Amino acid sequence: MAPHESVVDDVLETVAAVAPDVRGGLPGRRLTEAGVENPSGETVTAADVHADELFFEALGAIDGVVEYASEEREAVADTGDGEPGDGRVAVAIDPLDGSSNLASNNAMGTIVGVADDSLPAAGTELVAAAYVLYGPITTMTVARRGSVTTYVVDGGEMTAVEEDVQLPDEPVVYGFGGRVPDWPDAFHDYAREVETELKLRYGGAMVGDVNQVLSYGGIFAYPALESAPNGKLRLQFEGAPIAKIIEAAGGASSNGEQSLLAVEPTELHQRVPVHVGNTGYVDRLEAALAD
Ligand SMILES: O=P(O)(O)OC[C@H]1O[C@](O)(COP(=O)(O)O)[C@@H](O)[C@@H]1O
Ligand SMILES: [Mg+2]
Ligand SMILES: [Mg+2]
Repeated sequence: MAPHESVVDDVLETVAAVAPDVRGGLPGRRLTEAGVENPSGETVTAADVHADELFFEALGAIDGVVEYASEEREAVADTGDGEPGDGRVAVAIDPLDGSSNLASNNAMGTIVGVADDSLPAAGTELVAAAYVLYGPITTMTVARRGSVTTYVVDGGEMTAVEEDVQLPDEPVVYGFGGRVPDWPDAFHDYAREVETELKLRYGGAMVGDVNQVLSYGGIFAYPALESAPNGKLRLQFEGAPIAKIIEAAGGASSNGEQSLLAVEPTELHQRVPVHVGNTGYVDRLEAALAD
């Protein structure tokens, strides 16, 4: 067994154990913390801060977790002795993904990447990735050792309900972020084709939208925009861990040119265009953008 496996077990079990407290902390934290912005320049809700504090305290206390970075924190926090590697890991987390959905009571999630290299780390350095979906049921989808397992999280305990999860061969849904007038022409034309083939499912939280793609097959994208050439989503906290999961489930990911796992990390909060889903749709996306 690779030296990091028992630490990965501890990280995943801890994320599951904290999930009920994140969910329990949502009611009443629907206010936006006045004047608080995250390193990406986005307004932070009290729920974002609460989730980040819960995960930092719980994950930072794990023996073997030596770095913690989150979407809500400027810099990587050292949480143990030594560098990642040789059984020690770094955790990159989006504590509450889709937090703008709190006001409208729609699905949200938590996204976690576990690397055995210092952060920011390339997606190829991820030894595990997971997302928690706070939906009607709290579920946790985990990629490790090349396969994907979905768990129900009840009372903080993980119960496996589906193993070796694979994207369905017949895609059904698509969801594209950003505003249509802000899409570059090549993406706009691609989207016009896709919308004649698949059903629109866009809920405003990446975890919920990606889980629809994993469940039904299709494609999710938050593409490069005219106003934001690197898109909106962050490589460390959203793009790479989600790509790890979708690729382990037999799908593909792309920043428009290459797998998100191959994108060179340049800084902790770097944004990246994100496209994930069935390989055929990702291949067509890359061909459309290459023209
Ligand atoms: O509101 P938009 O522009 O559709 O963006 C939705 C995207 O923004 C996000 O909410 C950003 O994530 P955070 O809420 O963690 O900042 C994604 O979950 C989602 O895919
Ligand atoms: Mg997010
Ligand atoms: Mg977030």
